Amino acid sequence: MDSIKVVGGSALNGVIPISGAKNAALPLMIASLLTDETLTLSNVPRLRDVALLTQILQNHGVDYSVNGKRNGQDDLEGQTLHLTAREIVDTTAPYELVSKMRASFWVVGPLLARMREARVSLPGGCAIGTRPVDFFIDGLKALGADIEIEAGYVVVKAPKGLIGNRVVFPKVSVGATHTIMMAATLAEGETEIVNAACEPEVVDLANCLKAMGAQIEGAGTPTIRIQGVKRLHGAHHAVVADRIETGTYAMAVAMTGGDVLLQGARADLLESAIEILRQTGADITETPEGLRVYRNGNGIQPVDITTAPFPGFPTDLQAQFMALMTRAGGRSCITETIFENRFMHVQELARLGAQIHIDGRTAIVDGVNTLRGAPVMATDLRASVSLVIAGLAAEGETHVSRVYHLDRGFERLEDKLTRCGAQIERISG
Ligand SMILES: CC(=O)N[C@H]1[C@@H](OP(=O)(O)OP(=O)(O)OC[C@H]2O[C@@H](n3ccc(=O)[nH]c3=O)[C@H](O)[C@@H]2O)O[C@H](CO)[C@@H](O)[C@@H]1O
Ligand SMILES: C=C(OP(=O)(O)O)C(=O)O
Repeated sequence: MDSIKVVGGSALNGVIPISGAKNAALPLMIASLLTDETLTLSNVPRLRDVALLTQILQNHGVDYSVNGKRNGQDDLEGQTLHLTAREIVDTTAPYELVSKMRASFWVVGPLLARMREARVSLPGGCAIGTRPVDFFIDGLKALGADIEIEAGYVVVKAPKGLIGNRVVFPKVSVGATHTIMMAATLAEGETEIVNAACEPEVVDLANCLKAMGAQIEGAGTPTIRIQGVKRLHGAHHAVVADRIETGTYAMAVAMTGGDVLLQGARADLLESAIEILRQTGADITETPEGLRVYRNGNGIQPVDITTAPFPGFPTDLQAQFMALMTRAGGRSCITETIFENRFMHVQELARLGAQIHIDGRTAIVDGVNTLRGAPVMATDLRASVSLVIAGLAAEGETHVSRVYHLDRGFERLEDKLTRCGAQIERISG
């Protein structure tokens, strides 16, 4: 298992290219199941989750090719995938594959809509909470599907096809919104999704589906209306910039000090986190090339945050923000409202000398002057990068083990940070 060694103390200066968003690329790839024509996706990040989803799609019969790297192309430029589901050869998504990545469960929507049946294993993914799938089941039932749970599989059938309906989610769910929106594109009549997720990745998926011939209104608002069509066709779509990667590097600069251009980053996808970072003392400006993040010798101000669905502060940046607050000049309170078990980084940050205690859904962080390097273990995707951020500001060496979590969602993290002066290296083994 690979680990990452970080020697703290260097400020970050330079340019970091921002990749396409993992959380947009995954549902976009799944959308290829909705048509027998080719869906071409550019700006796709090279990540373990993308590779795994490719395997899952191939198992359903999706032909897949990827454009090679061209002369003069930067190693960090995204790849272009061509996905063609001319014929769906298997409507089962097996446990061995789906258990490794939660988003792969979302194939249930397109498979059901196109093939009128699917058998999909209950999902896995980051162990950050119980993560049930009741909203998916109730939503697909509302569209007329029969659903049974058999031996760990969700078995869905709609022999006469799906029929549009009103789907009201009790709570905002990104994955359930993606899934019902995809399923409804091929249903008969109109579907209205109420209390839909407004995340930029939902808007990106809707834009791609529209380019494929779907009729969708309201993506990015809590009410989405989809008028079903008989068939969808091929399209070309570029994956939106990764707002979580953007926020992560912005927090790294806020932590170490320095001056970095996050190339291709979009401020409009991340306003709440940018506002909070400014309150901590970081200087963030929009430029035509992306976002410039700057912090000189000023200290880090403590700021309280509460995670919330978009446009609130993203739960996927909570761990990274906590790392930043460990060095703040005072106390901050970090409240997690989306997932009940998303504080696993706390005990690892404590190994570096952080002072944090948990009170229910709130972590109370008392900033310290010095963090000291230590061996730490990555417990999930965003927790792992929070340890890297802390390591960048710690005295001495930090070894982060189990970085396979990190590889799920951060494209060439060591390269990007090394280019800006960080002392960080991957140790294979
Ligand atoms: C691949 C991807 O895009 N993952 C993101 C997606 O995950 P994901 O789509 O899995 O997260 P959801 O938005 O569905 O989860 C939000 C909340 O709803 C609950 N819930 C969800 C579905 C359901 O059927 N029943 C239920 O109770 C969840 O347990 C959680 O408490 O959105 C999360 C919230 O922004 C992010 O942290 C993840 O990075
Ligand atoms: C929690 C995440 O991913 P997943 O939903 O795939 O577990 C994430 O991207 O932070």
